[in-house]
Amino acid sequence: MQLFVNDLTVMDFSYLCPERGMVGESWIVDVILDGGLNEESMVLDFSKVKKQLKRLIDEHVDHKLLIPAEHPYSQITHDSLTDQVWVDFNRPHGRSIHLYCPAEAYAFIYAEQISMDSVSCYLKEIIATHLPQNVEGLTLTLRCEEINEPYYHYTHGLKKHEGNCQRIAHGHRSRVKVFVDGTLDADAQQYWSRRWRDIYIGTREDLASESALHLSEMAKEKDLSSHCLFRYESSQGVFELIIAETESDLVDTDSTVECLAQFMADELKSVQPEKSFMVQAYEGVGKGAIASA
Ligand SMILES: Nc1nc2c(c(=O)[nH]1)N=C([C@H](O)[C@H](O)COP(=O)(O)OP(=O)(O)OP(=O)(O)O)CN2
Repeated sequence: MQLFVNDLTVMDFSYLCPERGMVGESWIVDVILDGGLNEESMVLDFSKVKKQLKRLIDEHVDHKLLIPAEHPYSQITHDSLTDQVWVDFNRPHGRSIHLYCPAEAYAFIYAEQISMDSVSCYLKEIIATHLPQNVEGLTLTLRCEEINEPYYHYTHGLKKHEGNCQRIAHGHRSRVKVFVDGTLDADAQQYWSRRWRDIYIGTREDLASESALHLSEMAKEKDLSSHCLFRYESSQGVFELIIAETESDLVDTDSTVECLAQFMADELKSVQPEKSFMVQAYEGVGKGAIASA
């Protein structure tokens, strides 16, 4: 017998990619369980599938930065005294990425690349150990939302958030709609989709100097003059990130979706003050904010 639950959850996370850098993603999870019936004549109660499997997925991927631990660019150094972890991702041509964050901010995937296959294998191994005996098989399907309009992939951190959104590198794949004088405007949408393709959106007040950061030995050897250095401390610990300027954008506010929608509307208005702008910015799948200028 097979039991299925579609749209079990959406995983909002970021990952390190040798070519694209830091990529924000939103993957939808569908699940199929194979097994015999239990004493309730069920493969597994839907409420348990929804709560327990969603909890495991949230704990191990959602709002984390996924590291391809077997890629030659990845260097991982754990400080067991503080439970902080340095990650160096040694991309060439001045595009190295360096982090110093609490261990729980990462998921280490033992693969050369982060892909739907490698993440699905990682999650299946974790979930399999939590299933009752009558459940013999598990299929996880990870997929992107189908989007027929412009979108972008961004990574950010919300230092004031009480939950896991405070992690400095988690992200989303988000559609954007822009109305200029009340009409949907393809050019304006394309502009944001290009500007924020695989971007890190940082808050200007979190910029820090090299001397304020816990630089890894690898980062100390680099010329970081064309990188943005971010640092903040929040309830989960110290978060630091170093990423190329060309792969970052700065805002003067927090990077909540409300602030990002307003930022986009204001930027457009500053170029064409005679027009009115309405921006509907998504944060991942099915939610977001609307701002006008
Ligand atoms: N009003 C806002 N609320 C939240 C914002 C925001 O910008 N404006 N942002 C976040 C985080 O960035 C977070 O990444 C949003 O993720 P989400 O998956 O929706 O949050 P949850 O984990 O609570 O939801 P699940 O569906 O359980 O994954 C948070 N809030």
